[in-house]
Amino acid sequence: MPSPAAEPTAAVAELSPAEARLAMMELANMISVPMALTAVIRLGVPPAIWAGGANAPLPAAALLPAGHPDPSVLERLLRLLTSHSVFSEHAATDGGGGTRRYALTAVGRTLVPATGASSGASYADYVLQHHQDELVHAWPRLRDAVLDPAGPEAFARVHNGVSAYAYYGQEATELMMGAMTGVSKPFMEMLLDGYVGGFEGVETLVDVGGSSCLCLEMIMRRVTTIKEGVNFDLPSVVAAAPPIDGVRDALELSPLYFPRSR
Ligand SMILES: C[S@@+](CC[C@H](N)C(=O)[O-])C[C@H]1O[C@@H](n2cnc3c(N)ncnc32)[C@H](O)[C@@H]1O
Repeated sequence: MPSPAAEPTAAVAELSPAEARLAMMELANMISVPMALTAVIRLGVPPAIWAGGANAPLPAAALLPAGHPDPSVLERLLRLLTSHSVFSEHAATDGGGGTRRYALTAVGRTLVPATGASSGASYADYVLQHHQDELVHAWPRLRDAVLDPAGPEAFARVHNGVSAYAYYGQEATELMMGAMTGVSKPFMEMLLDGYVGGFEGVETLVDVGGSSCLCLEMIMRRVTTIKEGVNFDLPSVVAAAPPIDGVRDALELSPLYFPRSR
């Protein structure tokens, strides 16, 4: 009799062999989605469609430089991402010869800066951060990291021993900060709406891995009883953090210390 420990910890979907093969094909091809996403961001597609809020469906040809010889490759990326709800596809109704046009969905709109009450940076930098060439080159070395767990992390194996965070902190700081701002700003807005009382009685707040210190700034602006904040991050990241309203230049005292100026 099987012991209770042999039970799976979560429900396992019952699939037919054909469904299982299809599921595995989808897993094997998954890389095409973030790579297509990265390509359309690098091509400037989301802001070109958004056009300040117009979001009018555009054909692939209109999203490429004038005179581009063949929009069919971009069209394939747009169709792939349409199947993942990033774009909506629209059939031409104005004699466009069957040309498909593409607009941003709610998911796609996260790739352009948000406006209105909940303003924020876009998620475009987050996508680019995760799929920058230097990081992509490291993924094939995962197997080596598994077989040699005491050795360097996968990233360091292809970058002369430099760790991923050391690289981000020194070579890709701006991208990393943009990526984190895009994610953290709306998240912190929601967190502060529900948790602001949780900071009651706090006088000094340490932001471990604070990056640009955006979260710390948002908390200190909302919770005015906090007297000082500390950005505990890598020295190169702290040095590159932008000046924060109402906060004295941290580097005057110590690279890691940010006193409130009032
Ligand atoms: C995921 S990011 C955090 C982003 C930030 N909290 C925000 O919401 O914008 C992780 C941060 O940890 C920092 N970090 C990595 N290793 C560190 C270390 N050894 N000591 C201090 N900070 C480190 C990185 O430089 C990076 O800024």
